[in-house]
Amino acid sequence: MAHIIPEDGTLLPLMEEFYTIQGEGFNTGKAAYFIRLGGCDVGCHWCDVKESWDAELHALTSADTIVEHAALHPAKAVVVTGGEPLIYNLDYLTEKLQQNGIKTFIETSGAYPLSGSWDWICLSPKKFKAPVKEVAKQAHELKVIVFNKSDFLWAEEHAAMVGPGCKLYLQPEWSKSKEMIPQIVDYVMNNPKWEISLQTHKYLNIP
Ligand SMILES: C[S@@+](CC[C@H](N)C(=O)[O-])C[C@H]1O[C@@H](n2cnc3c(N)ncnc32)[C@H](O)[C@@H]1O
Ligand SMILES: Nc1nc2[nH]cc(C(=O)O)c2c(=O)[nH]1
Ligand code: SF4
Ligand SMILES: [Mg+2]
Repeated sequence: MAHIIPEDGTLLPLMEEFYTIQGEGFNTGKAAYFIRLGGCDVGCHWCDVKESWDAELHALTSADTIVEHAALHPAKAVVVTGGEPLIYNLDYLTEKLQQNGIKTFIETSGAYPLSGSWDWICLSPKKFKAPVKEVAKQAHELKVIVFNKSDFLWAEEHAAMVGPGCKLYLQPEWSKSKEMIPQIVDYVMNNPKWEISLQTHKYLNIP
């Protein structure tokens, strides 16, 4: 039987939850509780969590339970990721997290309209399903994955869509790191509004 997911956001398809160190982007190095929601139809061929794509494989879990689990950990920060978390209405989850004194961070492709109340929005736009303009305007951080040369132009097109204070990152696609890192280094030296983001958790062998 297919999941029937209530629109009020009280039940969400939870793939996994884990306490770790944010490995990427502006908040790299900071402890956070990760909530990974199942379901994504963006279809990045290099996605490093393809097991997340089919929401049906991930049990519907009460948002209250997720908040209880998050509150048990010393770092009062949650990263909501996926899958594509903005497929779901995240208003209820984020309101409860913030009521419990927990900061709310999201990792999103921006392919769906924004819901939820966020302390930090990391937008990682994808060619396979472009982001909605509203998410770009609200983003605190733009993190573009560089798989080939054409991604530098894609990065600049999205840098033009974000707000003035938004941090700009180029992150090598993991399997193409060896080839793309020298080009990213060169690009950032020539275009210093950009910074490099690496998937440091993969080097640290942590989740
Ligand atoms: C798995 S995605 C989930 C959240 C959301 N669907 C998104 O793409 O932003 C989490 C982050 O990992 C990045 N990512 C996924 N696969 C990657 C890979 N092979 N190399 C580098 N970054 C990757 C995404 O761009 C995103 O910033
Ligand atoms: N440590 C760690 N940091 C991360 N930052 C973003 C991640 C994600 O998959 O969304 C991620 C992840 O999977 N692990
Ligand atoms: S949008 Fe995110 S979760 Fe979906 S396929 Fe792309 S990287 Fe994977
Ligand atoms: Mg990851």
